[in-house]
Amino acid sequence: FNQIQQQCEQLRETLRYHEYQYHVLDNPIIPDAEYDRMMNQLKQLEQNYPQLITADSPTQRVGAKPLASFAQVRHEIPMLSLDNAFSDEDFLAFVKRIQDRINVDTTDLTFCCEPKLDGLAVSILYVDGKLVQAATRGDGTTGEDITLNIRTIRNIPLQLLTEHPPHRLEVRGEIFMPHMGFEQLNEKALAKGEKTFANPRNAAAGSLRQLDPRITRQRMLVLNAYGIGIVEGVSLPDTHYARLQWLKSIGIPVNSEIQLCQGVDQVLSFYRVIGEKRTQLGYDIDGTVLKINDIALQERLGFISKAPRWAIAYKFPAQEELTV
Ligand SMILES: Cc1c[n+]2nc(N)[nH]c2nc1OC(C)C
Repeated sequence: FNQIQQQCEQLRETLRYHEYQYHVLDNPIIPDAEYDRMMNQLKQLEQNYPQLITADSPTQRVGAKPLASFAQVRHEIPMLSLDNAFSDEDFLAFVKRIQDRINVDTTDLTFCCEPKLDGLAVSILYVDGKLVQAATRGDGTTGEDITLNIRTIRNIPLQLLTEHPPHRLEVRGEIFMPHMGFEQLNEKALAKGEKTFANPRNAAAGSLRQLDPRITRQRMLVLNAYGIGIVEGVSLPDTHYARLQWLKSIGIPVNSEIQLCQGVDQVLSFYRVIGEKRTQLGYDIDGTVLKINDIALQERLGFISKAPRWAIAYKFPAQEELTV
């Protein structure tokens, strides 16, 4: 019997490793058919020996039945929104406000520059390395418990890939639907005479707010982490960029366009380059998020009532309506 148990554990570890290679490193090292074969093997073993099933087994991604409603979750650390910039001048004024508060030269400022994904912000809590709860941003203080739906998203690990997981780690990020998943969903909806979604963001929101996880599971949703909320039992790197790299190293997907920029000129060129790449990314972005990289500086700058002084979303002009 415990020979079977070892076989299950071995399969789980192998499947988690290949999920990491495929979803986080974008570098699958076995063909999909091989992955599917192992997954089916594990499903078969767990079906024959249900007492061997563990909550974090790669097979346990779909909730049993629909919920009647969503429970509420109170964010221990508020999920704040971002101040916006709509021009280079707005961004330069943002940097000047920073300089006025901490006398530092603009060329010395390092920014972590990220695409601003057009999806839904979520909070995902891992306790001792296991995914235990996920919530929408909601109003920033209270969100909806969408744990069962989040567990169906393939690039979100049910277990962190580290021998020494933090006691508690809250991953914050954006859930979005790539163009391919959006077109596939609307084609199916049209064929079934159901309503179609106006844009990928609405489709992602509708998919995450499904009470039936079996429906969410059929939607092509992707997480890209952009920050950390609660963290206990581990000492983090002292820059934002290094923290994102750490998240990636323990199995959390992070966007591949993120870059460090030194000084305002490099930041503005990042903004332009991403603006040009926008149509080829395969997913919608509505701008960039430009953050002071040094954590100690972030903490010195703090937050204005609703948004941090140390980060700004520099948005693109609204895209002409997508013709679907
Ligand atoms: C609301 C938000 C949204 N986004 N999106 C990215 N890429 N980073 C990011 N950071 C955010 O907030 C932090 C600056 C706290």
